[in-house]
Amino acid sequence: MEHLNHLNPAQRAAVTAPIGPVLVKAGAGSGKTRVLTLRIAYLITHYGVSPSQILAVTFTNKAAREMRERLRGLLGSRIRGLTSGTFHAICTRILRESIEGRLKGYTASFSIYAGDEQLQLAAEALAGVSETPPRMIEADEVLRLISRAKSRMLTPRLMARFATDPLDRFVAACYRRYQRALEQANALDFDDLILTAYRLLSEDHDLLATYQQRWPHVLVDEYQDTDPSQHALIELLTRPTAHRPRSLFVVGDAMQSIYGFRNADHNIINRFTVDFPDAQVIELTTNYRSRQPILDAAYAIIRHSRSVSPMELRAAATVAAERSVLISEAKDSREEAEQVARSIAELQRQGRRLREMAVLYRTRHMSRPLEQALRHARLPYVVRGSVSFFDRAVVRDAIAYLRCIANPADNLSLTRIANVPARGLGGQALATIAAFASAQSIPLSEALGHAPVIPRLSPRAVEGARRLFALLQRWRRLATGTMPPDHLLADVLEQSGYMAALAERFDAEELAEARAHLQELLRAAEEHTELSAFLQEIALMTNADDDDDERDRVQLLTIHAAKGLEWPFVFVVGLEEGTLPHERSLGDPSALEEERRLCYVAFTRAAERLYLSWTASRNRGQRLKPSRFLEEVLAFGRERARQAKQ
Ligand SMILES: Nc1ncnc2c1ncn2[C@@H]1O[C@H](COP(=O)(O)OP(=O)(O)OP(=O)(O)O)[C@@H](O)[C@H]1O
Ligand SMILES: [Mg+2]
Repeated sequence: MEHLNHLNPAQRAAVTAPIGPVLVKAGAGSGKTRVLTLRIAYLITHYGVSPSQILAVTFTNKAAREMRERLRGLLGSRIRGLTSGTFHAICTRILRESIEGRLKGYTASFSIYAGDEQLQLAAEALAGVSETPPRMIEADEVLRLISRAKSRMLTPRLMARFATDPLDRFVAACYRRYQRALEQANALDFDDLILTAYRLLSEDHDLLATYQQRWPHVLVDEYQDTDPSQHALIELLTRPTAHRPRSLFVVGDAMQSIYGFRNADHNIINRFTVDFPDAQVIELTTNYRSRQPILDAAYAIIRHSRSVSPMELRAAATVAAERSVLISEAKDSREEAEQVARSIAELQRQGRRLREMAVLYRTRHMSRPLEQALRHARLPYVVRGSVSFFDRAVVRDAIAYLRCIANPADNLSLTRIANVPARGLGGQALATIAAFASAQSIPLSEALGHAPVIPRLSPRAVEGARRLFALLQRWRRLATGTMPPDHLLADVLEQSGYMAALAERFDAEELAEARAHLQELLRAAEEHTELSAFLQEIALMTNADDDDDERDRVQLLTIHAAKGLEWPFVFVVGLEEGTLPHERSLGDPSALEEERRLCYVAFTRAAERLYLSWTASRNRGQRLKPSRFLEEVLAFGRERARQAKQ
């Protein structure tokens, strides 16, 4: 394989390692993702593995697409059949193929609940439990604790049994109700996708064997951000047999573990050699992304880490590298943003493209002053991972209609669209129907058909329910027939009266925008032949996946969303105590460690130049101090200068 010539010896050793458990452990920008991609090519060309026998797990769907693009560049059509995607996407696929008949109440067209839907179920569970909470607790915290229990693979029963304090016991009771509501809706939340796939596979030996045969070779990028349930799933899928060794290739950097708040556990990567004693571990130390001063700034921060033993990184590039790290101070966040805009304009004047520049910040709302300054300077930009396409109200309405069709048990989706457009099924009427449904233990959509016999419903509500019921019946027939999803969606938008009612809800400009969004959704639907496949794919889209376009614009994004990416010019704004590190982390050593790693991720995105800035005044009034991370960079610089003199 001629591509191997472009690799350094350690990278080549990784790509060509004998089949078995392999861990590539290396700092940012050292070529981990590149090595993983070439390993796939090597499996195919050298070991003669068929692409369809390879499973590659990435952190975002976008990363999966990029990997396929690279492979297509290397191997052309010889990569046909390769499976790549996020943990969630892969588990969804396994579940679509196997959940029916194995998990009571579930069909292949189950719904995936996320965000608001989960929160609503958690709130209902919280309101519904008979136990009293040991302290004030809100639905979002309940949800967080349920999610944590799930990532540790605890069922409600196990959570209750292992509860060490009254709060855990209380949350376990909420968890039980929450889970029952999901079951009744033929729905799974994000954590369930992993957990349920794991359960089905571990309980059914033949099923497991089927997938082990399908994907004998498994590769995982960004392994430092896996949680225990994902690790367990990988272990299970790659379990060796009498005739086959474990073929598992993972790459990661414990220093870049930044999803602890989503239950990722960076110790998993450190334990790799304990879990797999025959593992080969390969370290890469040359950085091909950044100039040396940028790596020094990153090292200045991680050398103080207590969670991870830091490795110093060496830049492959030996170009003159003055002015690679610039630090500036502003009097407030507005001035800081103006400075950023000025630097960007200057780079543009020097002939650099806008898409070579990214501005990174700790929390989402920090994009506002930046957007204002960029607008003012007439510099085109895009905020990545902001209100994503699929979060727009009209798109969510349309999807809710489709979900009601695919999954008759999906009560939440039906509740969303029951009275959109208005058909007499407002809050009161719907509550009456819901009460009937739960008394009869039938889904809401079935209860609609019984409207004439439900007491206390107005004639208008009865008529509305009857019509909606008939429409849903008709669409379900069309969907199970041969009608493709895009035609079905067009029919839904017309026949439901949704399109007509849009004109009443919006002014001209909003209306044009709403129509454009629905058009876009129709286009997305065109790519599928089956409704439930389409729905599950869009449920798995994550924020980091939006906006794939290559237009020449400055990129604005959170540090979390920047993981794995690189730009020639990176601005990290808001290096203040209370901003980065975030104020919530200040009293908590392990949270502070995660902030430190986050800062490391931010710095190491830059190739040519890193701009760091801070301001004493961000939220009016309260004075801020420069971040300890900035102080550490300065201190390291002074040390180096002193050493150079001696
Ligand atoms: N041997 C090499 N020669 C030249 N360029 C390389 C080499 N290896 C990697 N690169 C380049 O270095 C950059 C960083 O590589 P890559 O993104 O694979 O690193 P990574 O370790 O995955 O980084 P991160 O930790 O940020 O995910 C990329 O632009 C890649 O093309
Ligand atoms: Mg990478």
